[in-house]
Amino acid sequence: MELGVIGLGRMGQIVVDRVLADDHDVVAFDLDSEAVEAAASAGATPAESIEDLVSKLPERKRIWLMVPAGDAVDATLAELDPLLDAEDAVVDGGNSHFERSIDRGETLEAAYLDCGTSGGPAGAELGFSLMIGGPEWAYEDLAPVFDAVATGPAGHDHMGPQGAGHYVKMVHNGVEYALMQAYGEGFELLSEGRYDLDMESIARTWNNGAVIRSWLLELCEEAFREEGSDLGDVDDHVAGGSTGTWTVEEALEQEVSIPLIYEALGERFDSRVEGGKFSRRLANRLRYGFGRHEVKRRE
Ligand SMILES: NC(=O)C1=CN([C@@H]2O[C@H](COP(=O)(O)OP(=O)(O)OC[C@H]3O[C@@H](n4cnc5c(N)ncnc54)[C@H](O)[C@@H]3O)[C@@H](O)[C@H]2O)C=CC1
Ligand SMILES: O=C(CO)[C@H](O)[C@H](O)COP(=O)(O)O
Repeated sequence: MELGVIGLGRMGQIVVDRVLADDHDVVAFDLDSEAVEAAASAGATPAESIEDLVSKLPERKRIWLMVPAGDAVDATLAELDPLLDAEDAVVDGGNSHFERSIDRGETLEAAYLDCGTSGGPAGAELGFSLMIGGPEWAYEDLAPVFDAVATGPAGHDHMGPQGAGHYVKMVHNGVEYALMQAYGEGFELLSEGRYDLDMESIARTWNNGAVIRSWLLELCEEAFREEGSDLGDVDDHVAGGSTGTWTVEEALEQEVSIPLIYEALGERFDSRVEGGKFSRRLANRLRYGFGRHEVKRRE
C-alpha cells in the first residue's frame, strides 16, 4: 500500500518507520522541512506541501495525520478536503476530542477514521495499540497499515462508528492518570514510611510476577534507576491534562462516578499551583484557629 503521512514529529516518524519496515510505501509531509528530510532518509518520498503529497499518491488515497490535536488537524483537513473524494480515506492518529472527530467525519468527503494511538514514542519497537472508529470499509481497507503500525493484528480493532476510536482512547488516558496516581501514592508511602527502602528494587520485584506488574510500573523502575530512589531533582509539577479533563467531563455528562480518575486529574492541577495550594494554606491556618496548633510559615 502507499500511505501519505502528514505530521512527522515524535509519533509520526514512528508511523513512517513502521509502515516502511512492513514493505509499504510512504509519501511524507510536515511543516518542518527537517522532519521531511528525516523521513526521506528513512526511505519515504518527500512532499513539499499537502497538495504535493496528494498528487504523489495513487487513486484511492490513504492518508495518516499525526499532527497536534485541534487547530492543526482542522487546518490540514481544510487543505485536504477539496483534493479528496468518497473513495479516499484519512486516519487521524492524534489525541483529538471524539466530538470533533464526529463533526469532521460528517464534513469530510473522504472516509474519516478516528484512531486513538497508545504506546507513545517508547512504543516504536513494539508497535502501538490502535483504537479505531469510523466507516468499517475504510478500517478493513487500511488493515495492512494498522497491522504495521500496531503490535500486529491483535494490536488494533474497529471500536464502532465515528468518534468511537477517540472516545475509547480518551477513557484509556483517564485510566492512565489513575494508574499513575496509584503507583505514585504507593511509592510515596514506601518512600516516607518506616523502612529505608530501595524503590528500584521494589519496582523490579513487583514487575516480576506481582499482581500489579505493568508497563507503567516498568517505567517507574526505569525512573528510579535513572533518577535515584528519591527521584533526585525531578520537580513535582505535572503538565498535560487535556484528555483527563475530557474523561471527567464525559463522566459528569453520563452521570457515571469515576472518583479515582477525577482525583488523579485534580492532583495534576494541584501540582501546578504557584506558591502552594490555597486550601492547604487555609487548613494550616484554621488548625491554629480551633486548636492553637503552630502555623507553619513560608521562609
Ligand atoms: N507523544 C505521545 O506520547 C503521544 C502523542 N499522541 C498524539 O499524537 C499527535 C502527535 O503527537 P507528537 O508526535 O507527540 O507531536 P510532535 O509535536 O512531536 O509532532 C507534531 C508534528 O506535526 C507537525 N505539524 C504541526 N502542524 C502541522 C500541519 N498543519 N501540517 C503538517 N505538519 C504539522 C509539527 O511540525 C511536528 O513535526 C498528538 O495529537 C498527540 O496528542 C498520541 C499518543 C501518544
Ligand atoms: O496520549 C498520550 C499517552 O497515552 C500522550 O502522552 C498524551 O500527550 C497525554 O496527554 P495528557 O497528559 O495531556 O492527557
